[in-house]
Amino acid sequence: MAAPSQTTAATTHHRILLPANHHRALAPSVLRLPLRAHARRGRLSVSAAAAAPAASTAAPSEPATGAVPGKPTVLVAEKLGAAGLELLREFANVDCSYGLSPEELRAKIPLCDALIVRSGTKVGRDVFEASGGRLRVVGRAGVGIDNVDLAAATEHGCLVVNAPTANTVAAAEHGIALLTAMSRNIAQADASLKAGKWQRNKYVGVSLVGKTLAILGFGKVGSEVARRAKGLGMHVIAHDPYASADRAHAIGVELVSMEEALTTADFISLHMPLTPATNKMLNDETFAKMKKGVRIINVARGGVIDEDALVRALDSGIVAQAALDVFTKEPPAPDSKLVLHENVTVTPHLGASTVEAQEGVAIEIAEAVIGALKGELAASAVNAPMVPAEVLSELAPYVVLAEKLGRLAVQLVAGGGGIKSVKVTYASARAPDDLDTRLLRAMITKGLIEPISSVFVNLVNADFTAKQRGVRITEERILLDGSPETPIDYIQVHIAHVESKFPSAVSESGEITVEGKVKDGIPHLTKVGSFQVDVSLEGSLILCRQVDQPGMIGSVGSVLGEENVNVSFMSVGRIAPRKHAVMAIGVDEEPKKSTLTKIGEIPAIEEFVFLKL
Ligand SMILES: NC(=O)C1=CN([C@@H]2O[C@H](COP(=O)(O)OP(=O)(O)OC[C@H]3O[C@@H](n4cnc5c(N)ncnc54)[C@H](O)[C@@H]3O)[C@@H](O)[C@H]2O)C=CC1
Ligand SMILES: O=C(O)C(=O)COP(=O)(O)O
Repeated sequence: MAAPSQTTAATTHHRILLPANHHRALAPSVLRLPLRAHARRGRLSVSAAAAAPAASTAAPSEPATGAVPGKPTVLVAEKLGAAGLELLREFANVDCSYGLSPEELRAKIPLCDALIVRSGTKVGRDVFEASGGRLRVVGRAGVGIDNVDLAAATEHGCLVVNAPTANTVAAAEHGIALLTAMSRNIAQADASLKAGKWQRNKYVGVSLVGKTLAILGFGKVGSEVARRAKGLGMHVIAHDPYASADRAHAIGVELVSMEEALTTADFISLHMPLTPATNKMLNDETFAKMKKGVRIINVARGGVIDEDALVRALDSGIVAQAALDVFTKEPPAPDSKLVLHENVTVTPHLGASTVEAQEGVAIEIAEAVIGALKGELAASAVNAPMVPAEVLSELAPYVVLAEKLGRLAVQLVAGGGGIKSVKVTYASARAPDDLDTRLLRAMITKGLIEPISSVFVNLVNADFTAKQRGVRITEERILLDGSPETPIDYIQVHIAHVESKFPSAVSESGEITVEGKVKDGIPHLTKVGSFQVDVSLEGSLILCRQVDQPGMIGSVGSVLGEENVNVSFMSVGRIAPRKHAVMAIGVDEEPKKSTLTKIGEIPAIEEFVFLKL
């Protein structure tokens, strides 16, 4: 007779809501998922009101006085539009502290659930480490996330969201403003006239019509610049290894190689993100390939240009002029040769700075951060799987099933910690590329790891956490005949090379195996080891293996009844009549240890286990 087994795993509840009715076209439809179980072990739960203010001299600063306990705290570290702040204040305690030093930011961050920044705040690994696990969301009120350490965010289970669309037009308009201002020497002529000079011959410009503009990075901003440049009569080409040629053709732009872009352009406008691959993409070598007298516009990121090489190219005349909104170091040094160069027009990173864009960005980021704090998966998540809303709502019950199967499987392992190899089988009539299983894998990982560790697992860090703990999760598809309308017929979780505290859960292949299905929207356990069962996965579960004989259900039921434990369902699966059977009993309350001992003492019961779902 096996001793009663009981786990003390914390149960995490999650609510699944179907896509919300957002009033804004750009707002993502969402499925609510537990980005983080609330108030988990070791987390600070200090409300902003109780928080000691950091030694901040920053101004302006609105410490969250009058903060409502229990509400999340959002630190807004750079200026954000009023409409966004208003939305945030309806939901959270908002601390607007602009211009914090890195030390001040690290001091404040352990008291914050979310942080909102623009491009001026570096959110490095030190910030995530200082947060002590409380920081759940970083919102980048803009596009470029090169100032946020995404790997560190992911490792800390912190979601990063951005506002990818609201400043596109502003950035494109600024690119065009720089292009036209540069070609007609507007800034230089303005300064000259204000200095009392009248230099009509010095400031003869160049025309745009008929000139070739090469756009490097044909994404949202790049394509809007292209549209506008076409309106100015320019011949527009673009280089972007990932852009669709059809989309380019639709606006009359030809996609070309980098080589062709560099060698044929009269103007080059940069619109790619700063990544290790694009860092210093324009350098001595690439400048050498350009047409003499080329003009460069950069509203992307300073780092995509080797700035020393640009100064050399300007001095040698390869580059006639440059118009720059962004710099490797912001603000640049006051004696920067590049900024002071007479053929260079500069603005202090103003691409996104229009009234309209800042209001739009503030609303976009406030909605994304609030959604993320509520546990919704936002479409602007930068470091988590982005799954379309229709797929999310269809998979909702399977998401619950996946976590519960993971949770059950791990509680069946004797010892609990030595899991190395997990195989997940999805049986479906859908073609493999028609079924996105990333969410399900993440939820199975959550179910597997949370009961045996102190880490929380969410969609952001699931794969990372599994890898870090040495758990290899492989996925397998079984293609069924039948209607592809149902996304999945059943999911099985197999754990190999472990012993089970309930040996009947080990299938013929030697792995702990649990299988589940969704029936009428409710997740059910349908198989344990080689035994078929059918119980809905709610409350908690007692699994017993017994000699199949009459009266067993009654015996167990009466022990539970005497102890006032409500049985919600029972199911018996047997191999053959009068041999062995596995009984699955769903209970609403957790039975006392003594009750479980009494069940174990029923003579025909050979092994049993209590599992929390
Ligand atoms: N100056 C400012 O205030 C603003 C600057 N930006 C910057 O503009 C850039 C583009 O923004 P969006 O168009 O919204 O982003 P996006 O993601 O829509 O477009 C970026 C494009 O660059 C392409 N790309 C990536 N690697 C490339 C490479 N090696 N060569 C050529 N193309 C490459 C991508 O395929 C993508 O199509 C970002 O760096 C962003 O930070 C955006 C808004 C305001
Ligand atoms: O959105 C972007 O990528 C930008 O560069 C805008 O930056 P900002 O929010 O103005 O600091």
